[in-house]
Amino acid sequence: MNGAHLSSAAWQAVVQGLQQAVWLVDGHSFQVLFANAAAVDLTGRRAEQMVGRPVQELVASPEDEIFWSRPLSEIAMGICSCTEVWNAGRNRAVAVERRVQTVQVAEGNGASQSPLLLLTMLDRSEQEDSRQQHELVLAELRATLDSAADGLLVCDLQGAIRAFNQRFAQLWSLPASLLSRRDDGAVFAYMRRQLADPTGCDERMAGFPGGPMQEAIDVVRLGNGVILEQRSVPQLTHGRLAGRVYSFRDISRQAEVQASLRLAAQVFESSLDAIFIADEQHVILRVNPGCEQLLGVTRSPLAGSAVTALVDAGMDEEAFLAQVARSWGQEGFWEGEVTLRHAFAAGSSPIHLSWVVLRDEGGTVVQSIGFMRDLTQQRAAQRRIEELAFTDALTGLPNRLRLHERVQAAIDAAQGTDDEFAVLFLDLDRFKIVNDSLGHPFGDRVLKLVAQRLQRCLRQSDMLCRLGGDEFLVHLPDSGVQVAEAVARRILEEMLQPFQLDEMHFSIQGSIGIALYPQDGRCLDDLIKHADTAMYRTKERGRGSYGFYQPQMNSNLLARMKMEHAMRQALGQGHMAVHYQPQVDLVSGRIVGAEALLRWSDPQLGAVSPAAFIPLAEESGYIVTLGAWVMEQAAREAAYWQDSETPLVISVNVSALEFRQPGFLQRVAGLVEHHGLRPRQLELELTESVLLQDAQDKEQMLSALARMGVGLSIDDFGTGYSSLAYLKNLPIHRLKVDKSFIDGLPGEGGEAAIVQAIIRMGQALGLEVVAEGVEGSAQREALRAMGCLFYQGYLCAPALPRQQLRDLVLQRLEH
Ligand SMILES: Nc1nc2c(ncn2[C@@H]2O[C@@H]3COP(=O)(O)O[C@H]4[C@@H](O)[C@H](n5cnc6c(=O)[nH]c(N)nc65)O[C@@H]4COP(=O)(O)O[C@H]3[C@H]2O)c(=O)[nH]1
Repeated sequence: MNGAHLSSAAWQAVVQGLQQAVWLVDGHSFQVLFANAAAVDLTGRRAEQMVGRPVQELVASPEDEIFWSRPLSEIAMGICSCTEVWNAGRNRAVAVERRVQTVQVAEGNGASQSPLLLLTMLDRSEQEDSRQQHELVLAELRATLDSAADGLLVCDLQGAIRAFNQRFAQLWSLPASLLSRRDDGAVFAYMRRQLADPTGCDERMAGFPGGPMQEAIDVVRLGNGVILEQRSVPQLTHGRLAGRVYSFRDISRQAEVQASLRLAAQVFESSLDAIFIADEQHVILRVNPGCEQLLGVTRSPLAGSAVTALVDAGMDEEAFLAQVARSWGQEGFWEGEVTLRHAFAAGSSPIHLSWVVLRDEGGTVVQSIGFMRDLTQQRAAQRRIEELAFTDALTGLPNRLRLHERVQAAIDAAQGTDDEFAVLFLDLDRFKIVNDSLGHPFGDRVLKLVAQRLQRCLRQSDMLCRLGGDEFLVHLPDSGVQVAEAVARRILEEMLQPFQLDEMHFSIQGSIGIALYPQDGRCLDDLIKHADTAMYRTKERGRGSYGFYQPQMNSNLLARMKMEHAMRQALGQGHMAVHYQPQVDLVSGRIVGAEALLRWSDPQLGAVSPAAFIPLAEESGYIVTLGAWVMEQAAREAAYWQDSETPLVISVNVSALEFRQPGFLQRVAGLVEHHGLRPRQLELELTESVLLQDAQDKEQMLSALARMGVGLSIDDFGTGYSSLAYLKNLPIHRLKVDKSFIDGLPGEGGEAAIVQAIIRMGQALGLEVVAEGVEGSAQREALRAMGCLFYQGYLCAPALPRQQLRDLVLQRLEH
């Protein structure tokens, strides 16, 4: 059926039945000519309220106002546009889709009066509402994502980024430039650069171990120190895999906490301190292995016992806990010394307990931790340190400090009584030579032996102490002159017994000075000083004896000091000279050599004997200077004699200390060269103590001297410890028999036998023998009869100034 044939009523019915709102509007006046039922519904106005009214009354927004003010040609373009229409019934604007078209309506005369506009509106409010709803949901979702604590990254199945939230950008520090443009490659490259260890990161990001439907967890460390936990889960849309969601959580703090918890656990388990953890009732919950070790039990019986069942603070339990609570309140911990209860310790071991309280946020005690340290060893070490402070490290004897304590106590106790006591000062004779020639380690061993021996001479109540070096001090409580004297004698007798160290037998003597309390001093320092003075005095009189302090002794000590001072000045002031004592050939009676002997003539002291000042020079080390000077003079004298008719050999004494000087060999060689000497014209006289020096060094020195060609002789032979076998291996030319043996000649005594033995031994070893200190012709004849070839002594001449020696030699030649 053709629509053109429908009646107007039928058309009206059709238009009225349309769901779309329809208005017919006059194209000139814009008055509404017709509104259908749907238009009535849409606007909430009756048709009569609209018909005859300007269509602009339907307008709900300024844009619509503008729309209807445009030219008709623009309005009626038939464009579909979205706008709103006001619904008076519902009192709200309703979203609509609007279209305006011109329609040509053929009137009865067939000509149109004015253009008609067909305005149609389709209610879109439902769609609009749902769109707005949708947008709202999306915005909420976005906000939710952005406010999530985790960083989220959504990728599709190909790995392309679909979305990420702000937290993600923040965690990875994505720069603004990457947020504003879509460049997945740049984002992933940037993320890669943030990693502390980028190796394998691509696989970790892309790979889904166990398949794409699996969840994966990984820990990612960034270069800035942040640690992220990365989880990735499959993203399903309508049940189908659409991509993957990565979430990143900052676990730096958590990792830190975990690390410190692990550390704490490790400390707890491995700490050497014994640690317990107790609850708020002081009942033990846990103990560490250190605690088990300290208490000697395993954990099980300890857990559940009270702390006070473990330790004893030396006070009533309640009082102790009250004190602990007070301390916790003020400082958060209690510390002090406790002992372990008997159940846990054999003795009462001292323990240092440091007990720390743990409170909750409200300040209530929840637990406590106790740290216990065994003080037994520390106490022992303390005792040991105190002991060492009072002990001589070498000999283990009490030292001066301990002696001081003891003597002070004796002095305090003696106040107002007649109590007396004695102090003995013992100094070993010539110990310096032992040290110089055999070395300090040997000397130390000798001192230990001496200490043991001295100790044997004393009572339990006496105290022997070492002051240092070779000086010992004895305190004899309740002793006067007799006891002191008896002890001194006993010591000296005991010291006469030979000592043995390694293979060596030797004797060491000592000199003892005695001071008595109270007459010789009322404090230890005075007593020591005076005993020391007495000892020096004794030494001067002859070694190996003892003597009591006498007040005038102090002046003697002063005299010694004066002498040492004068000796050091004498060389520079020209008060020293070298004299020469002739050595005579027993067969021909000719002078064949001379011994250089030092002479000191002091303007104040007069002629000082070498026997007095040489030991002083040896003790002070000044002998090195003196000896060098004498050797220089002797070398010059030897040079003089070597070109004369009677080329005398000049011998010179060398002390142990001189011999040990570095450069000694070079000095001798230098002198020989400087004076153009035939080396054999110079002879070095060494005492047996020089030969006792450190074996290897000494033998090398002697060989070097022998190779150089200078003569070597042993002085004072017989007084020392040299053995025959020992001499055989040394490059020695001469032995000088000590005067003490020659004094016994002629005669039948032991001395004569010794001299004879020495002469025979010398002959057997191919050594020349020189007898020293020959004063009489009977001695000379006895020596001649024994086969001795040379002598030296007052019988020929004492040591003479060089000119006198020259005169004497000349004189002898002439006869
Ligand atoms: N009663 C008596 N004595 C005699 C007789 N013949 C020689 N004498 C003395 O005996 C000592 C021999 O010297 P010594 O054994 O090397 O003993 C020397 C020597 O060990 C040391 N001495 C002297 N000058 C030096 C020196 O320049 N350097 C070194 N290192 N020591 C020296 O001093 C010690 C003593 O020297 P002096 O007093 O000069 O004493 C000398 C000498 O004057 C005699 O017939 N009867």
